[in-house]
Amino acid sequence: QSGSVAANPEQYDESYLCPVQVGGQTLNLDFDTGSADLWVFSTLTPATQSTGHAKYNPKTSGKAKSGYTWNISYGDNSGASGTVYADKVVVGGVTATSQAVEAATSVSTQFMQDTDNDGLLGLAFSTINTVQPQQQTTFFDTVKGTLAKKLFTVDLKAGTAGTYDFGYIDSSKYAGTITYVPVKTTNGFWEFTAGAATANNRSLGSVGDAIADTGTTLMYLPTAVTSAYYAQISGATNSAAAGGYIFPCDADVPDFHITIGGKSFTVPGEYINFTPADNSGEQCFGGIQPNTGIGFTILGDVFLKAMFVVFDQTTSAPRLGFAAQ
Ligand SMILES: O=C(NNC1=NCCC1)c1ccc(Br)cc1
Repeated sequence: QSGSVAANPEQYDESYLCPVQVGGQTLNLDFDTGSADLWVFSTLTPATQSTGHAKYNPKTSGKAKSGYTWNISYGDNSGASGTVYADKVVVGGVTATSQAVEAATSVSTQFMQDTDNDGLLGLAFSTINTVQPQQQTTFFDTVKGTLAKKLFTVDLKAGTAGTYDFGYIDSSKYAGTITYVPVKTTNGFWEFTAGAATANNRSLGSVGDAIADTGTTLMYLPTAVTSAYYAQISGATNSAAAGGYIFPCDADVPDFHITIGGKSFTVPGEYINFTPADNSGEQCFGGIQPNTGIGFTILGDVFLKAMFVVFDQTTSAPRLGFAAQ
């Protein structure tokens, strides 16, 4: 089988939500290549936390996995926890007849407040799934044996709907050729080595060990690369109060170039002029921020919305394919 689902941007492209049928009920889920749990708001989530969200009712067709629990926390310190059911999950026509559906019995305030978000669908490696006592497979791992090709592609867009495709590569979605790089799976992420970064034809340094993470909004780069980038924007400062680099919203924000697999890819400066940092709209928050304390470079949505990316498990050595959109 193969299929395609729309990825609809939230305000400021903060995250992208995709309609998914869970036990015959449609929920809008945040597809996340940085985690490996499929969890949903449910009839088991306290009403004080789930107002405004679509909820999965396991009573309809779910089979309880007795004694199974899950508990996840994300890089932005959001999190959720709950119990586990097996149910039918359909994404863009691709059907998992019995998928582990993790029903939330508690969610953090970030999830409670984002009422467009009804849960997450993890697309990292199943080795980091949090279900106990028996780890469960991601939707992709559950269906991958039934896909025409064991891969999915990500085509996020700035300010408009993109797509996640499963089982095939649509060559109309990218320009030029796809450059493939090997993936290191030991941390459970789609992790690879990126190369030199430049802006205004000036070297910013090397990016190094990076993960492709659709669940993270911004780009978190090595501190040296980040400070060298913002040194080229007059008025840019690293503001503790704002929580990162900000600059005048009318500044000239340079394009960011990064080499992957020997090819150079460009993130337009306008994607890096991310959001107003205050109500006056005078200062804007940067789409590139330092990866202090993370240990990896995270190439999140700001980067991914300039790219077409193939998450490829067609061979025993997973790989990532990058192309310009
Ligand atoms: O949590 C991570 N990605 N997904 C999501 N973020 C927020 C909601 C979902 C994440 C993954 C790897 C690293 Br390293 C840092 C952060």
